[in-house]
Amino acid sequence: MSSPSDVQSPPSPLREGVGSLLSLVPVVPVVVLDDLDHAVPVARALVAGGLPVIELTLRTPVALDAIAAIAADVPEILVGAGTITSPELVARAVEAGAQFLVSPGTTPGLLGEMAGSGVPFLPGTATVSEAMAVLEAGFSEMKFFPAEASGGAAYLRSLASPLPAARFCPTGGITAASAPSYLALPNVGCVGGSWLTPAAALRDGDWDRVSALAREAAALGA
Ligand SMILES: O=C(O)C(=O)C[C@H](O)[C@H](O)COP(=O)(O)O
Repeated sequence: MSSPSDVQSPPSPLREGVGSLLSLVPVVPVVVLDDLDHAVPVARALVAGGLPVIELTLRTPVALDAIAAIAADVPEILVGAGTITSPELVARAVEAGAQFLVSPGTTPGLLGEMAGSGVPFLPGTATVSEAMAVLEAGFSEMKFFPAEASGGAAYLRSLASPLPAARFCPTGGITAASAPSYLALPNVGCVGGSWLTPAAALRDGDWDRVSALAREAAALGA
């Protein structure tokens, strides 16, 4: 790794038992990583900006190794795996060190595997029926994806009365500008988004930019 962890940090209090994934931070940074050497610096930049949570999408070849590197070298962050699209990926993500799991959609097999994983998880939903199926299985926290394309904050607001038990982390197309309209909803605990880690900032190693974007996002919860 390019960034040795010569400074020993205390483990994240978040790792001491995550009650609700939706109550940790206002914005969960969703990160698409192409270069393994960026894993630890980007995690540290997010922590420095006040967001000690990171979701690595399992969309790139280095994603599982990146989770392992962050879990080993940045104990003060809670590291999770996104893009869990098949039951097989659950065990692979947890073995790599993922401390939470996020899926874009939900199938019965995937939900069963995530529920048995021993780590918190957010099953993906985009419709009323999908949210009802997740509730029926006994889980009240879920991802709403793709948020903007599926009806945005207006759609989620419409679910609050008929499905008062469901709580969402909307993700997909959300920006710093649109995040507050979601966070104001009674059935939203946090939002997810990749806008905190722009591809150009990762490519250029511009960790100060990542920290600045994280700081701005962390303030949305104030
Ligand atoms: O790959 C995954 O795990 C997904 O399900 C999709 C991601 O959550 C979105 O790509 C993040 O949304 P953006 O902020 O619009 O980039």
